Amino acid sequence: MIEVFQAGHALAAEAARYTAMGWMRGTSGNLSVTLDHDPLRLVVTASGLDKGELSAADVVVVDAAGEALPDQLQRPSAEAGLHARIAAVAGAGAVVHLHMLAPVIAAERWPGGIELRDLEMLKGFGRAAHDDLVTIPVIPNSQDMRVLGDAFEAGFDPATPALVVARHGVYVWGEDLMAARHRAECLEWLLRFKTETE
Ligand SMILES: CSCCC(=O)C(=O)COP(=O)(O)O
Ligand SMILES: [Zn+2]
Repeated sequence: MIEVFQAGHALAAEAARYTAMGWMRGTSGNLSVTLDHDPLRLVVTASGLDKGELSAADVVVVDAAGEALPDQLQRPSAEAGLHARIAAVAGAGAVVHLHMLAPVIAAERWPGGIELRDLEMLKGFGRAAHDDLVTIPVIPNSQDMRVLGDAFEAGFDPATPALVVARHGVYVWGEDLMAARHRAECLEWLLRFKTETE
């Protein structure tokens, strides 16, 4: 399907970019784009691969539970279920999961949520004003995507397009891959600033 191939091409290019930033080290991280919202269908990166070396074929189409549709050639990301939950709840067009260090360090210090305010970069994170109080939710890590999904949904705020999974990494989303990347880049700056100044 051409749409899936195009999504795969875009996901591979984004993953190479994030790898160059040091945010997809080893085989860490995964990315998805939403093909359809009803029924929910995502194109997600395949599991266990070096995300800096993906080709357009290294993607899998999954359903709302993160399960591969029939006849897919690879295994979907182990975290596809959380991507699908975020896409369903937030209406996201793209979700990126990155193993950035700053969010994980911040979650260690502020496990109840990471507060940000009075920072110009908040505008790049999708907020209308720099002086909003923004709380980035933190949830405990789990290997069960339903547990992570339930914890995400319980604390979901439509105005905050990010979630930190403690001792793991961060999820950021947007209407497309570029919007998600811009938000992820700004959030990394904000959390690095916070951990280095407080
Ligand atoms: C060292 S990566 C451990 C698994 C993980 O957290 C991750 O982001 C990559 O998982 P995937 O199944 O998408 O390769
Ligand atoms: Zn991960």
